[in-house]
Amino acid sequence: MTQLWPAPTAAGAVRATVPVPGSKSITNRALVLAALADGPSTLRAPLRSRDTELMAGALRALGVAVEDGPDGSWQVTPAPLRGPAEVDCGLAGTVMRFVPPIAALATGRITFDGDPHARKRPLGAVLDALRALGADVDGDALPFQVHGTGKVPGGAVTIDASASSQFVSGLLLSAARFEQGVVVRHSGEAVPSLPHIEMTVSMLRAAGVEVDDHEPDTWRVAPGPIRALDVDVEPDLSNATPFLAAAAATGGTVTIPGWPSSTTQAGDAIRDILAQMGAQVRRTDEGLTVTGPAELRAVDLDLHDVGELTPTVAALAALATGRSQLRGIAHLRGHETDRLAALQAELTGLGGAVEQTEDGLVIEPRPLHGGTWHSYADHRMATAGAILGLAVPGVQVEDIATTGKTIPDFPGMWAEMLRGSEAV
Ligand SMILES: O=C(O)C1=C[C@@H](OP(=O)(O)O)[C@@H](O)[C@H](O)C1
Ligand SMILES: C=C(OP(=O)(O)O)C(=O)O
Repeated sequence: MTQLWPAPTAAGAVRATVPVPGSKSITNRALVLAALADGPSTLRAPLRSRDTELMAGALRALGVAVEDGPDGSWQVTPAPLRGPAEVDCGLAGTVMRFVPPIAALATGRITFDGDPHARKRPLGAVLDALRALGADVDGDALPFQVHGTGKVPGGAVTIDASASSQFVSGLLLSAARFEQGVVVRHSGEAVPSLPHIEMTVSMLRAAGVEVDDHEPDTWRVAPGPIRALDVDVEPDLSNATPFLAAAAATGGTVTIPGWPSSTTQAGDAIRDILAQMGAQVRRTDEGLTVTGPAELRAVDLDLHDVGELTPTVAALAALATGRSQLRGIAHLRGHETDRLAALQAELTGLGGAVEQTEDGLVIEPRPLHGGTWHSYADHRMATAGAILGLAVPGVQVEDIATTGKTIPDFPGMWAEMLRGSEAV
C-alpha cells in the first residue's frame, strides 16, 4: 500500500523563519554551463535533490567531474564528452531537455530513459531541432538515443515551443559549442514560462556567451567559449511558496531568508500573487516576510509565465472566499503529471468545486473535509496537499517522498516550520 503522510493541521497562526535550499533551475543550468566551460567551476549552495543529482549523474556519465567541494558546494571540471553512456532523466524536465544537446557534442552512443510518466512528457521538438542542426538522434520521446560525433554543425532552426520553454533553454545552453552557434525561432502558440528563458539568457551572458534576444520569439547564440562559473545559487523561490502559503492560509507570518532583491526566478511572482490574495508582503534585508490576512481573497490570474506556482495558488484559492480563475496554463497538462486534471480530482475529492477550462481552472470555495490527497509522483501536488492540510483536518498526502524531486527534506522542513506554532 502507498504510504500516507498525515498532513499536520495548524492549530493557530504559523510563525516561522524557513531557510529554503537552492534553486533547481539555476543549479541545473549552472551544471550544464560548467560542464561545457573552458575551466573548472564552483557552484556554492547548489540544490541537492533528485532533479539536480540526476543532472550531475548525467554529466558524470558523459565524463565530466562533478565533485563535492567545501560547505556543500559542487566543483565541476569539464572533460572531453564521451559515450557510451546511459542517462536517467527521472521525471526531470531540465534533464530530458537540457542534456540531449550536450550528448550530441559527445562521441559515442548515449541512451536516455526516465520514470514511466517522463515517457509521456513532450520532447519531440528538441529532438527534431537537434536533427535539423545536424545531430544524429533516434526517437521522439523517452527512451531515445543520441549518436554523438563530437560536433554539432548548428545553424538556424524553427520549433514550436508552446508546450515548454525548456525546449528553447535546452538548445541555447549548449549552442555556443555548436560550430555555427544557433538561431532558434519559435512558431506556434505563445511560449510559456518566458522568465525561465530569460534566466537561461542571463546565465549564458554571465558566462561570456553572446546572445541576441531583441527580436520576439527568436534567440541567437554566437559560437564561442563558455567561461568557467563561480556562482552562489539563490534560494529556490518556487519551492519557498508552500511555506509562504502556510502564512497566508493561517493568518500567520513566515520569513524566507535570502530572498534576492533582483532575480530571474519566476517564483518571485508569488509576492504579487499573495498581495492580491490579501496578504501583507515585505521584502527587507532579512528576506521576504508574508503575513496572512484574516480571509484570503479570490483571484483571477494569468499564470502563463509562472505555471509552476499553480499547485500552491490553487490550494490557496480553494481556501479563499470567492470564485478564483487561473488562466494561461494549458501547458501544465505536460508537466510532472496533468496538473489541471490532478488538481481538479484532488480538490474535488476533499469536497471542493473545481472546473477545468481550456487553459486553466475555476475554483469555487466550499467547506472542505479530510481524505487522501494523491500526488501523481508530482512534488508540487504533494506540497499543495500539505498546504490544504494546515486548514483542513484529516488530509493524508500519498507519497510525500516525491517532494524529494526538488526539496531534500520537505516533511522535516514542514515540521520545523510548525514547531514554534501550535500544530495538531
Ligand atoms: O527551465 C526551467 O528550469 C523550468 C521551466 C519551466 O518549464 P515549462 O516551460 O515546461 O513550464 C518550469 O515550469 C519548470 O519548473 C522549470
Ligand atoms: C514543471 C516542473 O518541473 P520540470 O523541471 O521537471 O519541468 C516543476 O518543477 O514544476
